[in-house]
Amino acid sequence: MASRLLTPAEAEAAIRQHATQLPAVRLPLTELSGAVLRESIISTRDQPPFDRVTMDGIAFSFSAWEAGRSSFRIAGTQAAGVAPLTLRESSDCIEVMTGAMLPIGCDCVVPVENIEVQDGVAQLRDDAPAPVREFNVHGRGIDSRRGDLLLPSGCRLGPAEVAVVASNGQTHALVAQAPNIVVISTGDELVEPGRPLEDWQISRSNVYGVLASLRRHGYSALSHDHVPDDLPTLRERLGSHLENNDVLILSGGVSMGRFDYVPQVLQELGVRMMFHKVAQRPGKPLWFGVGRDGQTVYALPGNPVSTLVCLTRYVLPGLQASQGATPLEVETITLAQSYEVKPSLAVFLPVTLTRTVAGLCAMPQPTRGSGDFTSLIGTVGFVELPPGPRVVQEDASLPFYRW
Ligand SMILES: Nc1nc2c(c(=O)[nH]1)N[C@H]1C(S)=C(S)[C@@H](COP(=O)(O)OP(=O)(O)OC[C@H]3O[C@@H](n4cnc5c(N)ncnc54)[C@H](O)[C@@H]3O)O[C@H]1N2
Ligand code: MOO
Ligand SMILES: [Mg+2]
Repeated sequence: MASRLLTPAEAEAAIRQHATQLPAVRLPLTELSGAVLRESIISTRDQPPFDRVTMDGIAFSFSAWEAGRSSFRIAGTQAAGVAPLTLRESSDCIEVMTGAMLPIGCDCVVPVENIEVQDGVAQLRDDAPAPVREFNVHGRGIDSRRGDLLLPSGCRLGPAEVAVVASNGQTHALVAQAPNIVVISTGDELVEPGRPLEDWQISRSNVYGVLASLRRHGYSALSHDHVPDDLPTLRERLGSHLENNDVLILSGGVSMGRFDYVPQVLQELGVRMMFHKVAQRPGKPLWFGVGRDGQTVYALPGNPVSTLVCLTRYVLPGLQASQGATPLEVETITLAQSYEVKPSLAVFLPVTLTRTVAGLCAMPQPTRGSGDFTSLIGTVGFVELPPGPRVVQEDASLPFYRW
């Protein structure tokens, strides 16, 4: 009996559930970009750790100004990176630099633009804004306190997060190990780009598109291979790739053709199938499984649009799940014009971005089928349309996946 196909959401959930967790490793600050944190980062200090001067100028006691004083003798210079001076007289001020610790006894900073200095005395300009207490001071601990959770486990480390780890005084952080990924094309019609082609052959393009996406998303432990549609060769080569990699991404050989051997060979090699086929166009024959030693295996349909769509919709989230990343909110976008969905399958529709009165919207760029990858040129990704038949109206808000 034919069972109901999974929806894209169900397929994604199955991948997230079964994608094997990669081990954690301690990496230095310079290698953290794009990694997924596998420990919580707890603040070791208040942030800022001291009352930090935010303008180059003079610091003085606000109560002296409040009592009517507008000129101050400059009693010293407080640079950044040195212990604080102490203001001895309320009629004095201390010249201060941005990033310096606020001198003891001062609670107010006026920038140099708002003073005039003559004979060692700083006079506040008449046209300057009136100072207030804590003026131009970034107070100790107002951003975060010692003991606060700065970054939770599962957080992706972008530039701001890496800077936060460094500011916490850490040289390393515990993150998910980068997966070793092999991208494998299958098919007797495929020839390495640059080699001579017979009329019935085509260049092996999918692998290079997949590698470009993986690099764009921060994966660098990558290799690739090509295997012909031959059972013994497939068994031998896929067996060896399973031994040497955490993740296998295959393209082609997963549909109904006589030479579509990939699902059969993977199962012979002990890769447990989690699902085969998803109610979607393109990419219906998508196959996903988990190897004996936890290798995650994504066998993508070979048609080039299907390969890139399935990579983006399923493999990228699966890789993030393997790293232990907290799932991201899916972006949504409004369609710039209505679109008719004919099949009773979810449809992934490539789009460009266009500005309309409603803001930035997605302009449909339908392909002439899943073999037509030249129509993808210039697209930014695709939207996911619900199964038809139906007309999706132009103001519909839709899940949006970027390449
Ligand atoms: N009788 C049926 N036939 C097909 C069905 C079906 O349900 N019943 N599904 C169709 C769908 S949908 C897709 S998608 C494809 C999937 O095919 P495979 O995953 O088996 O891939 P291949 O047969 O090996 O190749 C399909 C197509 O893609 C080209 N290709 C493959 N690899 C590459 C590559 N690395 N670079 C460039 N192009 C590649 C290949 O030459 C074929 O033209 O099956 C449909 N058939
Ligand atoms: O669904 Mo297939 O991916 O159209 O060619
Ligand atoms: Mg096929």
